[in-house]
Amino acid sequence: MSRSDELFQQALKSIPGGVNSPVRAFKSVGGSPLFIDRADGAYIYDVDGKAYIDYVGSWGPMIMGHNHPAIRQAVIDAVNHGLSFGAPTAIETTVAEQIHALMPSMEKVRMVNSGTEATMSAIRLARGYTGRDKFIKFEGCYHGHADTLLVKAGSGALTLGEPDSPGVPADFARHTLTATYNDLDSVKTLFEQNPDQIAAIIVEPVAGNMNCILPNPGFLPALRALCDQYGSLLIIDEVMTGFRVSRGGAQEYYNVTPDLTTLGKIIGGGMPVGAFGGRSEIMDYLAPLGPVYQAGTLSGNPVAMAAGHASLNLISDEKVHLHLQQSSEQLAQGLRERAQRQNVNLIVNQVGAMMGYFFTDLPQVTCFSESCQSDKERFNKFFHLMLEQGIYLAPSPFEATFMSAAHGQREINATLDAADYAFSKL
Ligand SMILES: Cc1ncc(COP(=O)(O)O)c(C=O)c1O
Ligand SMILES: NCC(=O)CCC(=O)O
Repeated sequence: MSRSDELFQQALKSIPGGVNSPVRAFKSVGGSPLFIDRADGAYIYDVDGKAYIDYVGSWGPMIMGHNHPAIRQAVIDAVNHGLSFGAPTAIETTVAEQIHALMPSMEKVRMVNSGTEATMSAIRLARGYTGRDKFIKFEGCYHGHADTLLVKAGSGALTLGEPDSPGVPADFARHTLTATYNDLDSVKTLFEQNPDQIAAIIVEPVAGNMNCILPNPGFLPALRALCDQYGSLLIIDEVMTGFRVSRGGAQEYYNVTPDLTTLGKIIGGGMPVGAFGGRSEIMDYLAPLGPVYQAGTLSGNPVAMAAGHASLNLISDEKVHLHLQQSSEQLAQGLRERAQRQNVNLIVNQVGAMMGYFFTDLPQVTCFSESCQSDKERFNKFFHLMLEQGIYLAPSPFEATFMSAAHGQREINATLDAADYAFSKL
């Protein structure tokens, strides 16, 4: 029995499922999860001392690679000043300004502690501001685990076969309307059926929780136009895509301006941080200025802000994104070529430092139902063949794959060599 197995058996006795977030549990790929001892750059090291090239990156935040010296030092410096004050600090404004500079649509920003809090609060604000209750989300998109958003959700909910969770009263869920990703008609129909009732559309601008699905050209601008036509707000959920798809997020890459944006992951540099922001006029509807209540004991925590500030400083450098883009393209193309050589039907979707691979005979994957048609048995076999060779991929066919700035030629070559072998064994 490995040390990871031992620790997992022990954890199962005191933690539900042995994990503090379901996606970590290896439930869909089988086997038991690796317990991690430490991580550095492109590598994570398990408690049995084995090194892995990591494409999970703590589910997104570690875009600069693990344990980056500048982020680590910023945290240490902040800790030396005290852990939390529950009163304003200068760095909260600094980070808000930094976010605004990178994403100009975020005129004002409120800090929270997770992506879930960010989307939950953005929905409440959109409802309060418009005076409407309903909103539209897309099937297979995941926006965290707030009640009204756990409807036809992606990520772990989908992996475990529970996209509509028990515990969410039907009365709450009935205000959540679901449309099909990349299908504008499905969105138009909902607007026509619910005139003057829809507060907002919330969308993952690149869907990363039903594997990785890119928006069709014109899809996001058309959502913008529909929101304008019907007096609804457009909320772009950039928790995953923010500063990953490009320096200014997916909204910059696809040239679409939301009313509100939600962030998480990278803006915390590995610490628990989320944020939401947008047009001042809407954001000023929040307490203490406006009537919509939203709060948090640890929101804008100085240690977390220091990590986020350092993370955003690093990712602001255009050269970092150029490198990320090149290495991601190289990995995506390399996977396509090697799969083809081994007669494995594979689709790789990639944009910026985000990608996803599907074992499928379809010509393209553009929505939830197409993602569900991919071969899960093949995925699981591939996952374990890669893991055995020291490549740590997301343990579910419904998760995205993340590149970091610490992944260099050596890591990409090693990954492609491992994939070549894995494809030959499928
Ligand atoms: C697009 C998106 N929105 C929201 C969330 C929720 O963030 P968190 O897990 O930090 O609550 C996630 C991931 O978890 C996500 O990928
Ligand atoms: N794509 C999945 C996530 O980003 C969330 C991770 C988690 O819930 O632990």
